Amino acid sequence: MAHCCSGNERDSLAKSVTDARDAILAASLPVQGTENVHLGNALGRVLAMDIHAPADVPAWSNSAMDGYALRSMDDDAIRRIIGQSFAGHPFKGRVGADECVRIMTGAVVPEGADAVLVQEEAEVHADRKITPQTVSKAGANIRQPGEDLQAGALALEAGTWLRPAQIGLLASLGIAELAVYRRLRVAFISTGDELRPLGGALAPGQIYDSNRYALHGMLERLDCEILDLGRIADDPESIEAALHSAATVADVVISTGGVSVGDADYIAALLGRLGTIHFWKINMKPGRPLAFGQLGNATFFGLPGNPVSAMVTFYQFVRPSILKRMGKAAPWTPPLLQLPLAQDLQKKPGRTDFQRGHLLQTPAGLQVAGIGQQASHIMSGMAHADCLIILAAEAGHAKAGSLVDVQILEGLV
Ligand SMILES: Nc1nc2c(c(=O)[nH]1)N[C@H]1C(S)=C(S)[C@@H](COP(=O)(O)OP(=O)(O)OC[C@H]3O[C@@H](n4cnc5c(N)ncnc54)[C@H](O)[C@@H]3O)O[C@H]1N2
Ligand code: MOO
Repeated sequence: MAHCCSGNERDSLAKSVTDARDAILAASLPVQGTENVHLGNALGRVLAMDIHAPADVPAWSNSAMDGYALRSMDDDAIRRIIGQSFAGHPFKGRVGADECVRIMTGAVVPEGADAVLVQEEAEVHADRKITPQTVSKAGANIRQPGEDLQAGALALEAGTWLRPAQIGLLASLGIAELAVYRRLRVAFISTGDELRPLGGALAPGQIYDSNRYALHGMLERLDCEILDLGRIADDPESIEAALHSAATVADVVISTGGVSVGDADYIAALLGRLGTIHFWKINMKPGRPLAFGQLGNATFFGLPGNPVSAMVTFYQFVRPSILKRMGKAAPWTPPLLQLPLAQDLQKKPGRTDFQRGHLLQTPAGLQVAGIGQQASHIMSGMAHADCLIILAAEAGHAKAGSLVDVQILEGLV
């Protein structure tokens, strides 16, 4: 059956990007198993419990600056220095009238004091006295107990993906062990007679199995337990055996290649026979052929073989599905920015386009431009891109200056 119409990008059998993502997310159920891990090993995991602050943070009122702890009611009177309070070494006495305590940032504010005068505003005399150059208000330069979190307050909710800031917050609460969802087991295979391992020479028609490394990298970023089941030849029996063993060990099975309509493309037919095929075409470019379905207990994604298509479809569909299955709370898709185009972009109406782009810092503000060639085998474009420019299915060429949707590929965390 002809599935696409030459000269026309539309394909009546293809799902829209939004419908496909909605269907994939609806079928992606969070894992149930949890385990206890030490905080030092929790980066990238998803919290399986609410975390409440066991005590006020900060626990004591402490100084935000290096200076002198004093009573605000004594205005600009000369103060006698009666002691010192260093971080970890509090002053034990009490600050009285016309007295002060030398204090360092983070040190406990001594009893009796209600303000800290920064040292730049103090004239220091040889007889251990200071003259304030300003009058301090009550509370000045003091960090109050519970200002960050009060004892019992919800610090992080179950479903939080633990990145460095969350790890830092949990450490500030003194939490050493915590319950996280178990890691998702993701198996993948590359299919294709032309694929060769790295290192050896290539015979005519052969290529290196680059998808395997890109896929491995994308899965590693999601902290999955990765099961690399190798390169499988374009032979239905070998692919069937590989899919079968993958589905018995993994929560998610991913293949690349062999998903289109060629005579050596077996994935969609095999999925239909071995499991359930939900759909296998999406109205997008790159990445039209993408088989999604169920293989035993595993969710199955048959990604297209073209390397850019495999990465773009992973980011649009597999990553959101994995994040949801890992137990992460919504959102599962990155935010969309609207940015002005720096140059015209070519596009045929019919499919949602995910063009590789780069961000430009201009005097007029942030703009975005396409990266050269946009064909789905041009990996250098993907490697130089820092964002995807998303153009709606029905849209044609996009003019410089028009606003376009942009997904940033790299994040700080
Ligand atoms: N008659 C039609 N032909 C094609 C259609 C179509 O609708 N009708 N769709 C095209 C589109 S769009 C794509 S995308 C590809 C997807 O094809 P497959 O998923 O079946 O992938 P293959 O044919 O196996 O390979 C495509 C391409 O990618 C290279 N490849 C495959 N695996 C790897 C790997 N692991 N590492 C690096 N490169 C890989 C392969 O050598 C091919 O060049 O189908 C179009 N055809
Ligand atoms: O969708 Mo294919 O990925 O255009 O080459």
